[in-house]
Amino acid sequence: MLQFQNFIKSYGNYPALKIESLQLEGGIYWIKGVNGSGKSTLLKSIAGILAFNGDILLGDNISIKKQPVAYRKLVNFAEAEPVFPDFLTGTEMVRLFADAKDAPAGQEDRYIKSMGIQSFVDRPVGTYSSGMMKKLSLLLAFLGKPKLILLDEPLITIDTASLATLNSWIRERYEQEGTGFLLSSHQILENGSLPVSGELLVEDQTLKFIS
Ligand SMILES: Nc1ncnc2c1ncn2[C@@H]1O[C@H](COP(=O)(O)OP(=O)(O)OP(=O)(O)O)[C@@H](O)[C@H]1O
Repeated sequence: MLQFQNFIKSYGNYPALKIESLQLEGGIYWIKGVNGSGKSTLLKSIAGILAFNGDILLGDNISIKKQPVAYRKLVNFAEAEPVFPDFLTGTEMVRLFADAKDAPAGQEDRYIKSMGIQSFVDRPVGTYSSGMMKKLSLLLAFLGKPKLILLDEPLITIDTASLATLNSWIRERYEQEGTGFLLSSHQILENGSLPVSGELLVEDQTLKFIS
């Protein structure tokens, strides 16, 4: 699903993350690591938001460096603390993302209903609480037909019912379409809530398999 080749991300002179060679098979993975270890750096690099040295390949060897547009259609990302332009409504954000990601018509409807987003989706996002913003950003990450969905701290700020809904979205996309997931979290995952393929640890400025 995902391959790193001589990956190095530095901030100025600080080498934040280095992954010489690593291959991840399709599946659902949890990314662990203490504060400041480099989880967000890793996810933002894979999402194509941060520049880095080396290469990342997805699916059938689609390179972020050589095929940047094709690559970005295949990866969706929800930030830990999403920020969107205050004046846009949730509906406008959905249209923007659905267009950019070539989403099938009406794909968002089911997600909007199941997460209870319909009650606020027509309001400007500047009026949203942090949980409402998080729900919108999670929905946006499910639009289109990505091969990989990256969710940075998906569990923070959403309520228990929404967490169960998010788990059902992840399970469905994985089981029905083979979509891969990388999820970062400081929380302990409830046993059996997701068919997790493995856990990865960001430590000592690199990424390791732990199970
Ligand atoms: N824009 C930046 N400029 C300089 N250093 C940065 C920048 N962003 C992150 N860092 C540094 O890179 C390291 C990794 O940060 P990152 O945000 O990826 O960690 P994290 O594991 O996601 O942390 P947390 O669990 O606290 O969210 C930290 O040492 C941080 O100080």
